[in-house]
Amino acid sequence: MPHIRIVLVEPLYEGNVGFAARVMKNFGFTDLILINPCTIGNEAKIRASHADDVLEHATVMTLDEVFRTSHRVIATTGSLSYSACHPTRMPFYSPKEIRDLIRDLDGTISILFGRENWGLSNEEVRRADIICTIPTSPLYPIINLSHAVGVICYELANLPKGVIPLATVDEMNHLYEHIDQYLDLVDHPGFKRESTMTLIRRVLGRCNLTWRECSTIHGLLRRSEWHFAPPQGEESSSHPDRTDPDHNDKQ
Ligand SMILES: C[S@@+](CC[C@H](N)C(=O)[O-])C[C@H]1O[C@@H](n2cnc3c(N)ncnc32)[C@H](O)[C@@H]1O
Repeated sequence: MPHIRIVLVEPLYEGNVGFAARVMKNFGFTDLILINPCTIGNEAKIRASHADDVLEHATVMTLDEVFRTSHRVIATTGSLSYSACHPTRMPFYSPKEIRDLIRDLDGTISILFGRENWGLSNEEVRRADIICTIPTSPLYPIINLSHAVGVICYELANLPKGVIPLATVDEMNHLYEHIDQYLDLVDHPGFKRESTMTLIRRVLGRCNLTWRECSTIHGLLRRSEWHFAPPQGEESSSHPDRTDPDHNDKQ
């Protein structure tokens, strides 16, 4: 079973934090992360009721720490974009679809929930691998923070034991850096770079790459790099990787 972390980004009201802790425990989740939270006092404790242990063990972290220590990060939002030209908030998946995407994974999955007044910023959503939205009525699509936590926890409860070892965050970040460098090499226009990298993150983020798959993509990129700029002193056609594309991946 993937390890699920519920991450509340700058929650404003301690009551919501208490209710979130309670509904987490209702569905068997205990790992609550708080980023720059409001003061957590008596009201949160009262709302958490018998989940005061979840509240007490909540960890305060920075968003960077959350990204560094997760295998995948899912951003939840009720504010979507429906245009493929704006990949920040699409494609998006329902909680049920998210369950199918992560059910076999072995790793830490952090699920981000935004502030009560303005949710998650575009930058926060852009950094996430996958976007999740809870289907709601267009008459009033935005759900209360702790209710949104409840819906997601209900859907992700009792996942089977995960068996697919995900690439680590460092491995994925290294791959994104490599792709970015490759785009430099092929003169990819700078003004398109941010949205292209977001698209790539969206595609690879939902592919659940293993470290082996990550390393194969590195190998392919290296092969293309040699095509554009053979390392100095190397005959490009004599480089081992040109005749054996799996050269770098052999165990
Ligand atoms: C009260 S909402 C934030 C409202 C904010 N005005 C906005 O438009 O994003 C607090 C958080 O609950 C979650 N949330 C609310 N409605 C949601 C929905 N329909 N699907 C997924 N998450 C939702 C998101 O994490 C959101 O950042």
